[in-house]
Amino acid sequence: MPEKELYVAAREAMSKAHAPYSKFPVGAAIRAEDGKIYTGANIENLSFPEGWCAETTAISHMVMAGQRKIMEVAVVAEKLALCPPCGGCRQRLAEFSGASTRIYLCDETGIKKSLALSDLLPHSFETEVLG
Ligand SMILES: O=c1ccn([C@H]2C[C@H](O)[C@@H](CO)O2)c(=O)[nH]1
Ligand SMILES: [Zn+2]
Repeated sequence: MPEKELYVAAREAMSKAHAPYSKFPVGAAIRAEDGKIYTGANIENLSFPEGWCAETTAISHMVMAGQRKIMEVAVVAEKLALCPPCGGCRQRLAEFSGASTRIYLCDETGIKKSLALSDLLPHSFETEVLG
């Protein structure tokens, strides 16, 4: 099952988290339009606001590989039942998502919830506003 592969990739990414301050490792795995998987973990900093989320790392990897469209993304945290993306990451995901993009919230056993970005970020800021 392809979603299972995405979940496994998110778990593997979580093991690379740098989260010594929150002790809250998170992993994310994006399947882009090319069918490939791009992963990320949260990377914290002693200057706390300078850290960033797992989803953001994964988006960076996808974009630097030349990809611009998220087909599906899995997010998993070590210490939480489910880890819905924070507000900032929802907006970053929106930049590269479409109506069919799926967001999977996972726990230690697998994918528990499948959402559309519009479920997480309704009434979002639309790019056509900028013309
Ligand atoms: O969806 C989320 C929510 C939180 N975090 C990170 C940020 C911080 O390093 C730690 C605790 O908030 O979890 C993520 O990576 N993704
Ligand atoms: Zn975030």
